[in-house]
Amino acid sequence: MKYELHKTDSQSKARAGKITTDHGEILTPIFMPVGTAATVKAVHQRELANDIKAQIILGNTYHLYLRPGLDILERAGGLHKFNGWSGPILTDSGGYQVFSLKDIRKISEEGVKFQSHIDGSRHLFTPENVMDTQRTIGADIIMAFDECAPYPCDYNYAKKSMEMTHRWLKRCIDRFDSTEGKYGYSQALFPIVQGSVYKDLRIQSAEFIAEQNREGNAIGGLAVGEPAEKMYETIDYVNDILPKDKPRYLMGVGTPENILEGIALGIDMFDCVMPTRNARNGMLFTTQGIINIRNEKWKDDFTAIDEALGGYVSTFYSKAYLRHLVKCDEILSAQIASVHNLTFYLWLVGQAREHILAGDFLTWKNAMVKQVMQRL
Ligand SMILES: CNc1nc2cc3c(=O)[nH]c(N)nc3c(CC[C@H]3O[C@@H](OC)[C@H](OC)[C@@H]3OC)c2[nH]1
Repeated sequence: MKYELHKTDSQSKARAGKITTDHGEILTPIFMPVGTAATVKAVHQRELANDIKAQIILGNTYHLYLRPGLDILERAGGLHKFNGWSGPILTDSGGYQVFSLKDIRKISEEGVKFQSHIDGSRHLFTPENVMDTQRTIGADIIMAFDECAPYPCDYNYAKKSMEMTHRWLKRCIDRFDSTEGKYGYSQALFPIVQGSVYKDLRIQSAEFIAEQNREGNAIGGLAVGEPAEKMYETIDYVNDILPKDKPRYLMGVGTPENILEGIALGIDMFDCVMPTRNARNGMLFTTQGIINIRNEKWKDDFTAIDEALGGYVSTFYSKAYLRHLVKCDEILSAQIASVHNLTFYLWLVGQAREHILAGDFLTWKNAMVKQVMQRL
């Protein structure tokens, strides 16, 4: 995997670049649709490619390990063959999911013991076996096994957790670098900066992560309930330490506003369940602002969902029709709204890239945040 920096904005830390993987290229800044259980919920692969114009999608180690399981994935020839997505894939290590299973997991130096949320069966994730698991899933970019410290947590907890995450990272690197990919293409391991919201810990973690000299770096431990200002402040000084010639991935973020502010602070890669999860309950992001389609006001609005966005679902179906489908809880409503919201998210980061290259990113960003976050 390699990264080319195309342009850095003159008035902010925003950058435009290109990541090249064995499954294709990714123009940054980029948003990565979340595909937890080998599917971006309610979306076909060809819609991802042709309508949403996704460039890279996510899979999740915790979920895929439990179902369909590694045996099936290996016999299929890896996740790309199993779900038919031939572009780049990134998988999370499963750390976050296991830690969010509060009462059915136990953390130790060795790793994390947990019970499956599906059938209660007992499992152990370690830095080593999570690397082997992600080798088997076959994502182009895989994440280190880390602890995403809860928010809030006291300084001592954050320090101990960060130090364990750093020890786990060394174990991940040792294991990953002593094994090969299983399907004939290369994979990259991204380390993850932790340290909660404590500046000295975050700086220590960013320095340790940068030292590992991997092909890309992630910032974790954010979008866990902390105030947005705290998130922005943390990203700002961490990005002064993470190397400029490697892509920076902010995990789990975010709203359109969070993403544009993150881009201005030097983030290149984003993921969030918001566009797909909110779509399923009728919350639409559009070029004109946010629409709660369940609201009575849309029941006789026969204009297209978002004419300005373009694309099939956003121009072919009306607001009134989509509201009807959502009220009836029709399966098609999830499909239309998910494709629409993801198309919007990819459009937004694509526009950001264009304005970084054109040199007017900051002016555009300030106006666009107001426009797309207004409630219609
Ligand atoms: C929402 N806020 C948020 N903060 C996060 C912080 C971390 C973190 O510090 N470490 C790790 N390992 N993962 C994190 C994650 C999960 C992202 C994954 O969560 C899954 O979406 C739910 C998706 O899996 C397909 C995605 O894969 C990269 C976070 N999510």
